[in-house]
Amino acid sequence: MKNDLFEGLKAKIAGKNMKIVFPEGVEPRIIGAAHRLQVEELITPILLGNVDDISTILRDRGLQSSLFTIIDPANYDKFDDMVASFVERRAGKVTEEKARDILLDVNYFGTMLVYMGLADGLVSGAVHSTADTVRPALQIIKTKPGISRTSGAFLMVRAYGKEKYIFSDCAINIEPGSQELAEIAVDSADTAKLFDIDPRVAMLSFSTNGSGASDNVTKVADATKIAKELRPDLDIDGEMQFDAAFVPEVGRLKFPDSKVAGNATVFVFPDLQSGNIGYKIAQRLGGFEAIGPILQGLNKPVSDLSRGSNEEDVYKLSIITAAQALM
Ligand SMILES: CC(C)(COP(=O)(O)OP(=O)(O)OC[C@H]1O[C@@H](n2cnc3c(N)ncnc32)[C@H](O)[C@@H]1OP(=O)(O)O)[C@@H](O)C(=O)NCCC(=O)NCCS
Ligand SMILES: CC(=O)OP(=O)(O)O
Repeated sequence: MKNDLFEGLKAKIAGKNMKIVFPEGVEPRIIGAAHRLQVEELITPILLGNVDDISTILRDRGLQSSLFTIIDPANYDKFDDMVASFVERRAGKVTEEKARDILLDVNYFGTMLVYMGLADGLVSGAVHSTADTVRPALQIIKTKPGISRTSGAFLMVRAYGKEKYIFSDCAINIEPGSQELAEIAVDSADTAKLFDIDPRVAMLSFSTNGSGASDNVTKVADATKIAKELRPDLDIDGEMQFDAAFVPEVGRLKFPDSKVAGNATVFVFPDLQSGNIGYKIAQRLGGFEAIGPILQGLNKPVSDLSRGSNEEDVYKLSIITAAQALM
């Protein structure tokens, strides 16, 4: 059966020459996905790394290197311009000498290509940790006006896209406060819309509507209030347990007045321990495909793969990244 979800996104980006930079240009999973995306005219990939190394891998796989833009940061002809732009962006935080060193790192280099408008988005993290992948984006791309924190959402898909949910924050904010959690909820609702998911946001906890008491529960209850004030147009409710959020009968029993309980499509976890563990359990035990983390709230799209991702995951996250650039 066809996955309509991705067909819609592909139609949005097809033939638009969206340039996506892949800092991990020597990684076979990246090369395989980039080739497929190029051949299907969905994106124009820019691979970073040593040109000879990448060309050898392409040749070994029977792929033409002339199909790709390959840039080696160590031999980039506009490196001086990039250094100047980086020093200006990080005003007072980096010297020119240090900038020259930092920009040899492929994630910093690729992020600067996006910042300078030479690429529409970036996909990395198949080899690098999340911290190394996203730190350049936090420092250079930064968050949109009115958003203080970026966060990482997963699109969770099962049954060929018939079941689709957003889980967040599964990637970035280790111990968010109530204001941050409220922002994560609002951003996640907006991310849901990208995938035609009607957002009904559950603020998750071990307590439902006051059934448990602790500072952790108060944090989630406060975040719910703030999120509702920030965006009264959205359906957001909490705090609630996962069963109350997901199972209609349990929702009716535990939280009878809630429109979201038993009916949620966006699940906001109280901290990164629960979010990261939660998405991996749904993925590995629940049979969900986990696509992300999709970074929310940044000025331009940067996506961080899980190191456990396969070529298909790279392919799909790249499509999402290109679609985000058109939002
Ligand atoms: C994301 C992460 C790397 C940020 O780390 P950090 O140590 O706070 O980064 P830094 O202190 O170097 O801050 C870098 C910049 O990013 C900003 N920043 C940090 N977190 C941010 C966030 N969530 N949103 C927006 N900006 C953020 C800082 O304000 C700082 O800006 P400045 O240099 O212009 O002042 C860190 O929170 C982290 O490791 N999170 C967990 C990642 C992880 O392991 N996830 C599990 C696997 S997916
Ligand atoms: C999102 C995530 O958990 O990434 P990794 O598996 O690379 O740590």
